[in-house]
Amino acid sequence: MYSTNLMERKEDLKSSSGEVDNSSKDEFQELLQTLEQRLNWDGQRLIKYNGFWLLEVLFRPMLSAQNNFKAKDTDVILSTMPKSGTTWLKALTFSIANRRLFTIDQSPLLTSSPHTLVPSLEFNVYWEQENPDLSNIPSPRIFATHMPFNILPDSIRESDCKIIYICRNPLDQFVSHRHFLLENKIGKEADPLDVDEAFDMFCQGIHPCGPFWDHMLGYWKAHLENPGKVLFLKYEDLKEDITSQVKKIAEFMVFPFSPEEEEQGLIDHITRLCSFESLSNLAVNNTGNINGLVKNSSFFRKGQVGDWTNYLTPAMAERIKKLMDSKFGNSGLMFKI
Ligand SMILES: Nc1ncnc2c1ncn2[C@@H]1O[C@H](COP(=O)(O)OS(=O)(=O)O)[C@@H](OP(=O)(O)O)[C@H]1O
Repeated sequence: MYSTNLMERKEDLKSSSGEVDNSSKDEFQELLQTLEQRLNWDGQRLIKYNGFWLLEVLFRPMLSAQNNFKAKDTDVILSTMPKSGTTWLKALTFSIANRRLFTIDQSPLLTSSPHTLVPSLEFNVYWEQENPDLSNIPSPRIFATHMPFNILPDSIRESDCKIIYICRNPLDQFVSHRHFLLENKIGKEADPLDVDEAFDMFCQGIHPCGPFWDHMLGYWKAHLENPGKVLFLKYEDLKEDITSQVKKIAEFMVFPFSPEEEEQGLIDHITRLCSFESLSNLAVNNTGNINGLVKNSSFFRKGQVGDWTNYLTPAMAERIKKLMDSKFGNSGLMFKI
């Protein structure tokens, strides 16, 4: 039922020009030629589309999702910028949604990566024709995406499906992302940019799914306009009080914990199972890789708030603070530094 082959499209994930349909491939190549492109810090190509820098490897799948994904009213879409708490949110929402199907000691999370259990929206839709199981995923279907709000498939915005967004202090997100890219050596360049140059690009908004401020503000404004549709979470808040955040997520998913479940300690069991310490110690998460590209262990580095202080200077933090002041303005969105 929770097919592991949803994420196993290995060869084609290495290129955004997989063999699917030649006419759409030509259109895609034509579009690509009209768009601004840059190399990311590590040498991966970024494409600028609708104001956002998208990784080339994700760009065609994102367009395919935009065109083909048909959201159901019962779907839950997890949306994030990379390195903002995606893996954690996948584990939590999967556990919340399926808590009546499995006991904690039978949880599929013990033997499957959260990234297998909650697949990427863009890659699934891209491969829908090869993946007839997509419609068989039990309700609520949970998908994850890194897409900015303004390029989500229309059916996500127009249906009654729910969106859960999580973001993170940009300094920690930058540090986490940089480690991930270096660890997996995904880019084509032998020598990735040094931290100062990479940070400078980050502050110009040139990074995967950047600018970070526009990615966050898109979901923040959507949340303010329709809080029943878009839940807006911060990684730091989950770290501070995971129990209340898990309750909030369950209520938002219209699957609140009953008093009996609370009495049985189910929330605690779920938060413990999904904690960094628990997940990172499981064999499925500390060995092997996804698609031959990304080490499973690289999704679990430190899981701490404020790790940026070990890598970035106070002057760098000040630059981000000024950037947030000017970009977030009086929107109500802010991160403590
Ligand atoms: N369960 C749990 N609890 C708390 N923190 C966790 C958890 N799982 C992963 N992490 C930390 O999240 C960072 C990875 O971010 P993402 O999961 O968004 O990465 S990805 O976008 O899916 O590639 C990365 O952060 P850093 O440690 O700061 O690099 C992970 O360690």
